[in-house]
Order: sequence, then structure tokens, then C-alpha cells
Amino acid sequence: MPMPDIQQRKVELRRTLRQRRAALTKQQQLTAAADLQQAVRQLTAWNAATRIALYIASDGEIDPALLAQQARESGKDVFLPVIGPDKSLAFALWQPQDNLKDNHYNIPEPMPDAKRCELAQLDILFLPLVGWDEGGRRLGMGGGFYDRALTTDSGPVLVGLAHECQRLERVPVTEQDVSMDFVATNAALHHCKENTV
Ligand SMILES: Nc1nc2c(c(=O)[nH]1)N(C=O)[C@@H](CNc1ccc(C(=O)N[C@@H](CCC(=O)O)C(=O)O)cc1)CN2
Ligand SMILES: Nc1ncnc2c1ncn2[C@@H]1O[C@H](COP(=O)(O)OP(=O)(O)OP(=O)(O)O)[C@@H](O)[C@H]1O
Repeated sequence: MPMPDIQQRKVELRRTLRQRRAALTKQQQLTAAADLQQAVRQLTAWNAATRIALYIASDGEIDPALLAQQARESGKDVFLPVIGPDKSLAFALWQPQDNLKDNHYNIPEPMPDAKRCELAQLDILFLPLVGWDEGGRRLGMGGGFYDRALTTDSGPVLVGLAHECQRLERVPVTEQDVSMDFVATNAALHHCKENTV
């Protein structure tokens, strides 16, 4: 399929899936966020991890705030994505008392002076996403931020966080799209690596 068709298809799927998660009630969101913890606890890498990155939920995304709290309680450092002027993505330390500042997309991020962590030093990277499939293919918000940041093979375990209702039969991807090792949802931990072709 030529590239423009894939991009167009992604635009349509984003619209559908964003509407679907926006339709979840506050109560459904709270239940999903609580249930997400069961799935994440099944990750082998979770117990030993000392540095993890996640995100501040926006636009109906499943909320990893409880995970952040749990991580800190077990002594892990929690990092958040910070968008650079060159559209790069860095990861900055997020401590509960920290003031955050809204980025261009009105998503709060740590201040510029917050301690950074190299991607290679993270143990687990939890990714926000709009759509996912069993093969670990990821449809994001369309900025390409994570794909550009994840161009090297070595790095953290990549775990997408999502509502089960954001699942697609197959996410259309290009060569630049980075696939995930796992997807943790409100219903299960999906192991993706063995399914990728
Ligand atoms: N919670 C969260 N944080 C994140 C991401 C994410 O997907 N979720 N990102 C993942 O990459 C980065 C931000 N990427 C984003 C890309 C587009 C839009 C967005 O709302 N786009 C609007 C157009 C806004 C505009 O350009 O003014 C839209 O599509 O409607 C939001 C975040 C870094 N932080
Ligand atoms: N490694 C890369 N190098 C340069 N450009 C890239 C790279 N990866 C993605 N892009 C570009 O970024 C744009 C958005 O890509 P895509 O639609 O895959 O974003 P996304 O994964 O949905 O977004 P995000 O990761 O921010 O949630 C596309 O124009 C794509 O070509």
C-alpha cells in the first residue's frame, strides 16, 4: 500500500478510537485504571525495575497515576516525557511534590531543570497510545514522538497502556513505527513479541 493511504487510514482510525475512549464514563475510567495495575504486576520486569517512564493521562487515555504511586512506594524513580523544541522526546524525573508545566498540547510536564534519564537507563517505558493490536503495533497521537525517540534496538521494555476498547485487528504501520513488547490493559497483559511479523 502506498504511504499516503496508510497515513490517511491512521487519521481515520485515530478519530474513531479517540471517540471511543472519550465515550468512557468517569466511573469506567476509574475502574480501568485500577484494573490496569493487575496487568502491570504480571510484567516480569516490574519488580526489579528501578527507573520507569509513564505519562500524565490526557484525552481519555487509561490513567497510569496509580502505577506511578505504586512505583514510588517500592522505591522506583518515575519519569515523564518532555517535548523538546526540535520535536524530540526526553524523560524527566517526576516527584509528587514537583510543579509541572503544560506543554504545547496542554499535557503537564516537568520543569526544564528536572533531572533527566537517558532512554537506555530506563527499565520500562510505558507508552500512551490511541490504538494497538496483538502484534504490538502502535497507533499514537500522530506526532511521531515515540517513534523518533526509539530508533535504537537496545533500550527499555516497551509496554503500551490502553483500554481494551482501543484494540484493532491490525494497526496499519510504516517501517518507522516502533512496536511494543507488551500491551497492558484494563483486562489483561498481552505479550506481543512472539506475534510480530
Ligand atoms: N499523555 C500523553 N503524553 C504525551 C503523548 C501522548 O500521546 N499522551 N505524546 C505522544 O506522542 C507526546 C505528545 N504528543 C501529542 C501529539 C498530538 C497531540 C494532539 O492533541 N494533537 C491534536 C492537535 C493539536 C495541535 O497541533 O494543536 C489533535 O490531533 O487533535 C497531543 C499529544 C508526549 N506526551
Ligand atoms: N524515526 C523517524 N524519523 C523521522 N520521522 C519519523 C520517524 N518516526 C515517525 N516519523 C514521522 O512522524 C510522523 C507521525 O508518525 P506516526 O503517525 O507514526 O505518529 P504516532 O506514532 O502516531 O505518534 P506519537 O508517537 O507521537 O504518539 C510521520 O510523518 C512520520 O513519518
